Amino acid sequence: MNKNTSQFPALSHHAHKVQSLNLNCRLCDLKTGDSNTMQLGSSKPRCKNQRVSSFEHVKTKACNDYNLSGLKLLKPRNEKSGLLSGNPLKASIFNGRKLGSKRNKEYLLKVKSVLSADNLVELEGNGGVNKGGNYYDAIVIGSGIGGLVAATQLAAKGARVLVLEKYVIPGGSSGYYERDGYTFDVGSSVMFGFSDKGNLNLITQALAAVGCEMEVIPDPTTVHFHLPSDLSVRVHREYSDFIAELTSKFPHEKEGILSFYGECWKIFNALNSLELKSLEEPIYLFGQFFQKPLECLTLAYYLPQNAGDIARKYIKDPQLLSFIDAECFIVSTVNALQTPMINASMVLCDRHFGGINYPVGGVGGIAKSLARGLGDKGSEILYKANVTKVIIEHGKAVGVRLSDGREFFAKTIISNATRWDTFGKLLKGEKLPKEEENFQKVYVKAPSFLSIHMGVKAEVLPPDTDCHHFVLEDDWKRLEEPYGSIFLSIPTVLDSSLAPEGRHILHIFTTSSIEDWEGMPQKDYDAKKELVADEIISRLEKKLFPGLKQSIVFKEVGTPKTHRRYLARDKGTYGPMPRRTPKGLLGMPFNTTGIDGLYCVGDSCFPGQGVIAVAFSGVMCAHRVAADIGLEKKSPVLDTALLRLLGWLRTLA
Ligand SMILES: NC(=O)c1ccc[n+]([C@@H]2O[C@H](COP(=O)([O-])OP(=O)(O)OC[C@H]3O[C@@H](n4cnc5c(N)ncnc54)[C@H](O)[C@@H]3O)[C@@H](O)[C@H]2O)c1
Ligand SMILES: CC(C)=CCC/C(C)=C/C=C/C(C)=C/C=C/C(C)=C/C=C/C=C(C)/C=C/C=C(C)/C=C/C=C(\C)CCC=C(C)C
Repeated sequence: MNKNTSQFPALSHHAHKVQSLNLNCRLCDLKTGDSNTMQLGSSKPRCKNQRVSSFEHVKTKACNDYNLSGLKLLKPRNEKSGLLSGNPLKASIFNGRKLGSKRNKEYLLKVKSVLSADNLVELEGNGGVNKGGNYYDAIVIGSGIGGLVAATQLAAKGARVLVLEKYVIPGGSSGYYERDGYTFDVGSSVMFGFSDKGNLNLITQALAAVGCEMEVIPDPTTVHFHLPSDLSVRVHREYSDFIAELTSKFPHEKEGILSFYGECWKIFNALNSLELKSLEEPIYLFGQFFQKPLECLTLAYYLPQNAGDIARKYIKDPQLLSFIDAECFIVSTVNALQTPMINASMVLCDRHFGGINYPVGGVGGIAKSLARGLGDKGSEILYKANVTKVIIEHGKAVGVRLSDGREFFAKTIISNATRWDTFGKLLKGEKLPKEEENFQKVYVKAPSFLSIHMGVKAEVLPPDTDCHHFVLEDDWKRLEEPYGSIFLSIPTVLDSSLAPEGRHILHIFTTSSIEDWEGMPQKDYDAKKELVADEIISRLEKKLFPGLKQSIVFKEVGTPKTHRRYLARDKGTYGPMPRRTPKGLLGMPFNTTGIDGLYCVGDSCFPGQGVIAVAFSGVMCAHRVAADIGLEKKSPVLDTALLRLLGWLRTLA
């Protein structure tokens, strides 16, 4: 495919150091909001007094042991819907001021400049090449959010880290690209773990660890479901509003709804009470068991369980169970019976606890901030650095080789490539460790996505349009089928600076397998892209936005091949998916591997797919690596015992 017409364009190749990546927050006063008055049985959001009303400005407090100065929540453009009728750009409210005001324009320009291709931290040449020595404490292969969080956490602990990224900007599937005045998120735009409170706001904490902050816009509705039999459910930010809406559709299941989501809160509260570090590090793990025994036992109890089984304990209505399937499908690309209960609880509660917040200027700003923070801590990131081999000496990973022949060495190597890519490509010729064989028995690659990035005339969207939509029109059986369900994000509903005046961005995606797109001449491939995209757009036109086709002013279609090429993910996969019904999270490997000195991070590690999930994987990985290189406490005897125990537990999955 021609790089310049692809969705992941080759950006400016001019090597520039970032001059200033100032995602600074202008803080304002903390305002605690009205608490949730909904009765949740025994399981309510624990930090009731921390709940904030959705659209107030928030000043974050210091959080855990990070010097977290915080996120700032800005007003969406319309408190009810996020969208204004009339002239949306001029009339929009931004941080209590008119969007068109001079100060705001300057501010938005400043934020946008963060995403400018000219500002890339791009090192080339042979800086840092170091044959034979332990120059770096860690080399991280790939700068997805998993890799960047591992790298920045290590750098914050005092390690010297080198990140090697194949592409020209950081972020992987959480990157961005710019076209014709639009700033598109490569992946989807729903950010969990990006709030100002609790212990699970791992993205906020990761940024804070390297001194970065971002301004965010609270999303009033996580997702608007449009489902068979005209079932329409909005997942409101306020938990009580969501429960009221869902029970109004299923009044006979009110008890069941409260019990299922109540059980999710029990798990979320247990998770949110822990300090999150490596579950492979015994001193920390036993310490947590000692300090929070009930919470740890709760989590241990739910570790092998799936959301669908728990939903079936309380809910009988098949349509409501299908709705829970759709809720889980967003999290795991599989139905509720195959979705680990811990993962489901994390997502189904965080959206009401911390809420979904969109970073001003686009999702790409998160990775750019982390990359800059990494540099500020004295570590490095190198772009256009395609790692083709992990160098093993005497059974230990000691370095990496790039496609251009350069070699880099470090005490530890962390791969943010998927486990399939790491062991199938970067360690080709090495015997596949037993643990990886087991992983591949339990997990397969989830399909990839077909994605359509569009610019449309603003008038085509009704005034009350939400930012995120999930569409499955007629038949629940199509939920998990390729092209069955449609995801749609309209981030300009929250941040109009992402598109030219009078335009909105529509990012549409649907599951698709690479096999559908291989082995055909370029002409047929291009024609097929147009055809499939046209069908998806027609469905949205019929279901949501009459006149959509006529309103399109920009369109680019990416296929699983695009994902494979630009994200370096085998078959363009979205992540791992259980081969059969899994035992919750039990079979999911953590960060250590069967090869001494080699660690994995990202979505083929515990707890799986999702930005917040890979951020947690990064935090865990950094802690385990830090212990192994002497930056954190470690007990070799306990290590051996725990790693054996965990290895054995995984064989039960
Ligand atoms: N919530 C959302 O809406 C959303 C949006 C985007 C992404 N995501 C999630 O992000 C997750 C993926 O994050 P991740 O951190 O695991 O990985 P990633 O795929 O996002 O990033 C991996 C990075 O490694 C680089 N890379 C791979 N192989 C390389 C090699 N050999 N040499 C150099 N660089 C190499 C890639 O170019 C890429 O930048 C997915 O599971 C997805 O769920 C979610
Ligand atoms: C070790 C042992 C054995 C035991 C012990 C016990 C314990 C202590 C345990 C613990 C545990 C823990 C801590 C855990 C944790 C976990 C976590 C954090 C998890 C998380 C998760 C998350 C997730 C999964 C997420 C996901 C997300 C996603 C995927 C998202 C997506 C989105 C999208 C796609 C969007 C949509 C859109 C539209 C609709 C448009």
